[in-house]
Amino acid sequence: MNPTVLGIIPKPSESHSAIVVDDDRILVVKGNTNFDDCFWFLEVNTAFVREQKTRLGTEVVAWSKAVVGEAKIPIVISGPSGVGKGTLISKLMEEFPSTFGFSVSHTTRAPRNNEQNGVHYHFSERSVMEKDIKDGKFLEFAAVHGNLYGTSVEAVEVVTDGEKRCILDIDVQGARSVRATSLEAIFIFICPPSFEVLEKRLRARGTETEEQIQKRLRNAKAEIEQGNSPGLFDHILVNDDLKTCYENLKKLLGLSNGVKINKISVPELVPMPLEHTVSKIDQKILINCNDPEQEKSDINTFVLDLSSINGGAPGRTRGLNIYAAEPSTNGAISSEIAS
Ligand SMILES: Nc1ncnc2c1ncn2[C@@H]1O[C@H](COP(=O)(O)OP(=O)(O)OP(=O)(O)O)[C@@H](O)[C@H]1O
Ligand SMILES: Nc1nc2c(ncn2[C@@H]2O[C@H](COP(=O)(O)O)[C@@H](O)[C@H]2O)c(=O)[nH]1
Repeated sequence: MNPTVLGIIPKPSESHSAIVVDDDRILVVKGNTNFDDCFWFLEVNTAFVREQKTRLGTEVVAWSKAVVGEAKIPIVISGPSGVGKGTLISKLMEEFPSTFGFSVSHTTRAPRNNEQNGVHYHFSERSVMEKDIKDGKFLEFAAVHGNLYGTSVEAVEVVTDGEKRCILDIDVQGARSVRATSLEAIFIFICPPSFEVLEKRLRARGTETEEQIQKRLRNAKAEIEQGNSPGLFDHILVNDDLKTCYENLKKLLGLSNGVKINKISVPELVPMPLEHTVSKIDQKILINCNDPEQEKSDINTFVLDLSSINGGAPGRTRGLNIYAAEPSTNGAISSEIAS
């Protein structure tokens, strides 16, 4: 029986090599491909794969792209409709454009006048979204105010790939689901100063019909109750005066003194040659490049250090370390690699 294949499938390459890393995963190295897309894991027995086998009742394998470096911890912002989550997030993104990136959710609700597909949301057909959920492409999803909303794994990963800190604007059910995943995040609940103020803001925004406003206000009561219950959120902020709330948000994110998180650049590397061989010493994979072009340079062997990898399907495998191995005078690879 063919297994169900989950995760983002790598684009085909002209050549590839593969090596069994351990009982859980196989490393696939794509030839003639840039380093940022050439290392992939096919997971065959990780916790995620075992969980999905039980869920689907079939054999399962899952792809996970391997990337260099660690992810910055995402921020989950929740709160009732109209409390000002979007307003606060826009201010953060405007003041710190190179620090934060927004997780663009999928939704089945219709776009508002000022909303662009792919920017504010990925506006989706329900049947398409339901299929993607079934295929394990979503980190979380929930039925909110009569529509389906969800955060795809990819929405978070593309922000993190860009070395930015991902911000998720999701409802309380979504926050609870993310808490239950392996994704480490900071959870912030935005509370209105009163129910009356919330209603006023929602009406003043003018984006919903009266019926929709009533539905959102009914749901807000339960959300405020759950948001204030212990254990789910790390921080609760009251959004009364916008300026004060924004300053408090920056303070808890360690940004109040204008301190910005610096981008860490990933070293530029040459593409993986078409022809190469892979071998394994403990948690280190040696990649020997048989490319004549490559041989002209001093660097002919790369070491892929897997000792700090983390994450994995349905998202990226992070914490990969790549460096060049210097050959000794007799052509052997330094014994340091084996240590
Ligand atoms: N502190 C504040 N004082 C007064 N008005 C505010 C404040 N914060 C936000 N607003 C206004 O309230 C309205 C709702 O804000 P916003 O759209 O950011 O809410 P939201 O929590 O993102 O809502 P939703 O969950 O429905 O997307 C907007 O018109 C916004 O300008
Ligand atoms: N669980 C999730 N909730 C989400 C997501 N994206 C947005 N939301 C929440 O939906 C409501 C309504 O949003 P609106 O844009 O229609 O006003 C709001 O509370 C958002 O936080 C998601 O991906 N997952």
